[in-house]
Amino acid sequence: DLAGDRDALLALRAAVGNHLKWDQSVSPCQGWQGVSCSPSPNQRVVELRLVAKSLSGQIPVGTVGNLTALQTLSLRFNAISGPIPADIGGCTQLRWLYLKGNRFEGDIPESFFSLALLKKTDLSENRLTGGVSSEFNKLRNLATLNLEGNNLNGALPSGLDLPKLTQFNVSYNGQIDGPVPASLPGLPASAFLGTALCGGPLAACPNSDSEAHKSRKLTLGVIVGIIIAALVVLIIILSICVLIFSRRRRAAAGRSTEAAADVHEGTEPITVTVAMTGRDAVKRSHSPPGSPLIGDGKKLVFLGSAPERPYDLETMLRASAEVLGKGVHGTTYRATLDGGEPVLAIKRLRDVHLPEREFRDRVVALGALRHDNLPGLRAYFYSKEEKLLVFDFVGAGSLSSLLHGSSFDHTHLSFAFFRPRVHGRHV
Ligand SMILES: Nc1ncnc2c1ncn2[C@@H]1O[C@H](COP(=O)(O)OP(=O)(O)OP(=O)(O)O)[C@@H](O)[C@H]1O
Repeated sequence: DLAGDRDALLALRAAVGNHLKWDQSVSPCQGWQGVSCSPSPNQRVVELRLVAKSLSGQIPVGTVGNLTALQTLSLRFNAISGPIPADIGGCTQLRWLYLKGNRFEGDIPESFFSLALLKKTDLSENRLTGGVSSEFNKLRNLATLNLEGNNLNGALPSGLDLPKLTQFNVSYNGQIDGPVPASLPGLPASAFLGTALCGGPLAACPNSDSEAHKSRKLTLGVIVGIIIAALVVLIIILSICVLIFSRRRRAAAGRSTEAAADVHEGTEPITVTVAMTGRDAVKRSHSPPGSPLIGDGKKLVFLGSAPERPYDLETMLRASAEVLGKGVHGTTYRATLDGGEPVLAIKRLRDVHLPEREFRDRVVALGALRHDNLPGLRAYFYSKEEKLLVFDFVGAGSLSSLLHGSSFDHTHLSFAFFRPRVHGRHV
């Protein structure tokens, strides 16, 4: 009632405008500056206009908020600070609210959005903060909304929907950004000046979303490309490795087959020779000190029956030896055992890296070969470091001596005939 309005006004005056000359001996409706009332008999304060009256300080709750019949509140161009009173929603009849040009700060209070009859609101030129809430949509009668010159921030609600809105201004709120909502058509650019807004009457928004998306896509594309390229390179490398490996295996298998076939046909046993010939001295004097040849626990292995006059590794190492010739795969020595017999041709293989079982199989296969032109393979020695093949010595001289002028008798002929066919490749 009016008494309540009176108390509210006096409380407001006490807070922000003690200098106001309001005669308390009369009703507020009887000449209080800026106060207007509804007609009798149910008089109420319906208007409070204190424009540029040097009001300062904060408006407490229980003052303006208690003017429940107030339809117009205009406090423009004062120096009122602090928040808009949280109970402003109590002014349920409020239609015109003008607070421009003060120092109101903080967020627009929640109760403000219950002022369903509001038609014009001017909160400009204050220090209000916070976002422009979509709660404004509750103010269905709002035709004017001036928020310019505050510290509002964030994007405008895209679904801002105020059917009666004709005037809207959020300019000079530097932190308001994003697009001008499509729901606010036909507004001039001046409504949005001094903000970070775009689109609508302002410059078009950079298509940041799609650009970011594009660059994300590009990055993703580059990554996928790199992965595919790496896979292709890997596959190529693997294929090359497999190709090389299988070629080597095929070549090795081919050489074995070819050699076996050649031997059987009495021609050059290339692979067998390759695998089984070569390497340096047998004689102790030729062996470096600590040679694995000596005392490594390995034994000479005889192919077939043991010789009439048995010999072992020790005997062989004691034998007098001379180099017969050096081949690609090692060196062959003539070794005469103690007592002058037997005379052996010993090949010390070089760079033969076969497991013992395979080595033995090959030697056994080689030893099983029978041909007039093949010297008999009698024994072998295998250790990790040393591999020896022990042949019968064929005392026919060498092809070299034949070629370079030695006598040409039947013995030489047979040996000469043998050498080129077995080792012809090197000859
Ligand atoms: N059983 C043998 N009896 C007599 N002399 C031999 C015997 N075996 C090899 N020689 C002589 O030793 C020389 C060298 O033989 P070796 O087998 O090391 O030659 P190579 O076939 O050229 O060797 P490689 O196959 O390692 O290239 C031969 O040219 C030959 O004069």
